[in-house]
Amino acid sequence: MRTTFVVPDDLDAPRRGDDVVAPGDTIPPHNPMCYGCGPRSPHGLHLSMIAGEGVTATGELLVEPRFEGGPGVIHGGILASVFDESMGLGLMLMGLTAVTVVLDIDYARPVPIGTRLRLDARVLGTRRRQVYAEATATVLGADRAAGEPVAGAHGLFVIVDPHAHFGPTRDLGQKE
Ligand SMILES: CCCCCCCC(=O)SCCNC(=O)CCNC(=O)[C@H](O)C(C)(C)COP(=O)(O)OP(=O)(O)OC[C@H]1O[C@@H](n2cnc3c(N)ncnc32)[C@H](O)[C@@H]1OP(=O)(O)O
Repeated sequence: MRTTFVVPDDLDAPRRGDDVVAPGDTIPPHNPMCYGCGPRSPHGLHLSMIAGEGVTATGELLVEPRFEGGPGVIHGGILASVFDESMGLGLMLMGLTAVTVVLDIDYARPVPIGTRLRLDARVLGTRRRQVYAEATATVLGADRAAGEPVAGAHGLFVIVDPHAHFGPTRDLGQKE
């Protein structure tokens, strides 16, 4: 993947939280109405990620017709949302809440509607409140073999106190 995003070389190693789901288990959505991962979001992506070893996560996404941008291919903003959410869910394995401050996407290849993507997200490390993560999207063949990555992402997240951060806006959220 090509990128101008700079990952510092002095990051602290990411630490998995003590009270988080085991490898192989689904990472719970952080908000049932979230556009990315919420199962009750009416028009959302309904993305689900499985915890891997360490601070890693994997998932799959079928590129549905409703995700179309240019004729026959996924919209770049949808793919950015997919990466944002897949990295965000992955870093929940650290047992903390963090929000995106920088999102960098490498759209390496067009992604046709009907493609099934495999997503791999990984936290690279931390620096004070900053959490650096990366993710890739790979096309899954009919035999479920993964091909070359078609897109990649880097994200910089900042750890927040969820009560303080979402407190002022919580009542604006959609009701289930
Ligand atoms: C809940 C789980 C969700 C998971 C998936 C979905 C993720 C999302 O899409 S979140 C939605 C989009 N993101 C947002 O709305 C965030 C909006 N931004 C904010 O609210 C604020 O910038 C906030 C709270 C993150 C940080 O503000 P504040 O608490 O004042 O901290 P601040 O001192 O500015 O920054 C903290 C650190 O991050 C760094 N930082 C903040 N923004 C940036 C940036 N854009 N680039 C680089 N570094 C940054 C600062 O330099 C600082 O670093 P250091 O610790 O070295 O001093």
